[in-house]
Amino acid sequence: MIEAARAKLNLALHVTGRRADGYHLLDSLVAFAAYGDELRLEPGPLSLRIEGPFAEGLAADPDNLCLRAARLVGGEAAITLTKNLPVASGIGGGSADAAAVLRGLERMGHSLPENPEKLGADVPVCLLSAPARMEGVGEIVTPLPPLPSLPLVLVNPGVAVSTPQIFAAMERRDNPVLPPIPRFDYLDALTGWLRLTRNDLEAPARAVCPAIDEVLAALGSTGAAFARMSGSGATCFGLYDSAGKAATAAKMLKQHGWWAVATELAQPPAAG
Ligand SMILES: C[C@@](CO)(OP(=O)(O)O)[C@H](O)COP(=O)(O)OP(=O)(O)OC[C@H]1O[C@@H](n2ccc(N)nc2=O)[C@H](O)[C@@H]1O
Ligand SMILES: Nc1ncnc2c1ncn2[C@@H]1O[C@H](COP(=O)(O)OP(=O)(O)O)[C@@H](O)[C@H]1O
Repeated sequence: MIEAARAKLNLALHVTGRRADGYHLLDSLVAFAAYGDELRLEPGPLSLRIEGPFAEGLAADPDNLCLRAARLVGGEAAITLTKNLPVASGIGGGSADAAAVLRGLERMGHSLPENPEKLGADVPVCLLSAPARMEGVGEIVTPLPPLPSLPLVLVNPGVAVSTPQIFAAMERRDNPVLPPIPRFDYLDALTGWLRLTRNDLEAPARAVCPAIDEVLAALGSTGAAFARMSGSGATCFGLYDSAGKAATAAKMLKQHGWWAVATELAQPPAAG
């Protein structure tokens, strides 16, 4: 059986506080790209094989989130991960993989875990893999209405960014929550709202990884209607008013030697 592990996008990410254990309180509008990793689960003892363009950046060792996810629910399966997403890049690849394994094992008769956030703060929202508001440290996930299927480019400058390092480099941890989230029926409605919001991890990530400045400037020059960094970086996204513009933009961005893909915001599966 095949499960898609779609790339997670923090369209907006406000850091609103910090818990006593050091984890940060978040308020984030999360959406998913139609592009991502792919998980194949076949009957058999628990094992993991990794292939695909970013396979070499990742070991199939017991710490891999795919295996940790399976062990958490006592699941047995021969797992093949096709790693299409850059590792440690702010689009939740590892969390999306773990969530896809959990969904696959659920289809094989296992229950979902009670605390999926134990695997990673992004795993609960990646289990849903649909637009949501994410709060708490990631464990509070409120589904939102579908977003329009907007053309989108993901671009990463090839520098892995450490999530704890970016949280530690923040200057303010008591930022306001998100403004009320309306229903977004078209691009201008979404970009208008996004301009009222921020990614509070963008400034510290830009300080640690100056290539993010170049990526955001380049996205602007390709005619993106809106561009921002996702998560703790370094992947940035651009939203476009046509699929043709997004495809041309991805081609131009690749000329910098960066990873870039043209895709769109993922749509829910057709009913029935
Ligand atoms: C920042 C976000 C936003 O969606 O995305 P990414 O940049 O990872 O994609 C996530 O909260 C990351 O989620 P995830 O990558 O699963 O994080 P975890 O493995 O749980 O935590 C890695 C480290 O990040 C810090 N961390 C994470 C989540 C959180 N709410 N507060 C934190 O301070 C902690 O230092 C923790 O040790
Ligand atoms: N299946 C996996 N895919 C990606 N990263 C994984 C996986 N399993 C474990 N990891 C580890 O998790 C860390 C975060 O990876 P990732 O989820 O890609 O980051 P981000 O959430 O910032 O996009 C990396 O340091 C990586 O070594």
